[in-house]
Amino acid sequence: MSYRIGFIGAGKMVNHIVKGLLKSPEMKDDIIVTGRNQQKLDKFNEGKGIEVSTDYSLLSECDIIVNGVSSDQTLHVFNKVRAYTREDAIHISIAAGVSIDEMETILPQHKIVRNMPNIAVSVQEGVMVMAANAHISDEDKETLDEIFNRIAAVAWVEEPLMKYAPSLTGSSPTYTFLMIEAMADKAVSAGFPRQQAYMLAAQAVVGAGKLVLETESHPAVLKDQITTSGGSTIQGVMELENNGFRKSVIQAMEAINNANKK
Ligand SMILES: NC(=O)C1=CN([C@@H]2O[C@H](COP(=O)(O)OP(=O)(O)OC[C@H]3O[C@@H](n4cnc5c(N)ncnc54)[C@H](OP(=O)(O)O)[C@@H]3O)[C@@H](O)[C@H]2O)C=CC1
Ligand SMILES: O=C(O)[C@@H]1CCC=N1
Repeated sequence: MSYRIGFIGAGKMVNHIVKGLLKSPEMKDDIIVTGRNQQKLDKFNEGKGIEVSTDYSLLSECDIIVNGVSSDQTLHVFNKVRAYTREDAIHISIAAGVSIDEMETILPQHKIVRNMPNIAVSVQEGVMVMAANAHISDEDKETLDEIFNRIAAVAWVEEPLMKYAPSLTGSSPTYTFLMIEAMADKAVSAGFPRQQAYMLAAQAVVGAGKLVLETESHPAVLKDQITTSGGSTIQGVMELENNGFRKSVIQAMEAINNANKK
């Protein structure tokens, strides 16, 4: 079964979600992206060939409506588009820090989902944490799983956990990008060509993640597979511990959690 999906906002995160969904070619006719600026919509649509429009009334044709506008504008935009959305449409908001309670003040009888994705959805390797309001049925969840499993590993949680989701999902690729960049810089200083260094560092990260997922081993067990007794790796691990590597990641997540009020 196909569902018409309408996006509000043609920003960076919506771009990643739409790119990921378009890897399933049959979805092309099911997607419409609405926004306030036709020029930006046209730019967004380069290489995609989907329907884009500044006419929010087209959202009335949509079964699923994804809000992708800036968090501080989300409630304002909900107010603006409310008149154009169907009573039975599923509203999904990816806005960090905007609670279901707040959205329900504008859409009290509607189906509402909070979703915290990350940008890896564009390469179909994303993660999405979702929380639903009371109007969302098990069948609705199955529908959303079916759509979003194309681009992400999906986990449903209770709403109070959504405040802590960005540090684990939406924001988290940044930690890895910083690490990949640092690894590549060090390799370049040793003489590796720049692109080769990025490729090797990135694949090392992909492989490590895949090992955790596929073996379901504790990360420490996998670490122990690499740290040969008296070898060089454990010297690096000691240095990471001396420099508070894990503490630093935990504190970064704490800072992100604190910045997201809800
Ligand atoms: N970037 C990421 O990795 C992630 C982002 N998010 C969430 O996604 C949302 C967007 O973030 P991001 O894509 O990074 O930001 P962008 O700045 O790239 O996109 C914001 C979008 O919101 C639109 N917008 C802002 N105000 C209004 C308004 N009043 N009416 C209509 N459209 C409006 C902008 O339109 P215009 O261009 O015309 O100004 C733009 O398309 C945020 O709520 C964020 O929390 C969630 C997970 C990850
Ligand atoms: O930086 C932000 O607030 C958004 C939410 C998660 C990723 N980007």
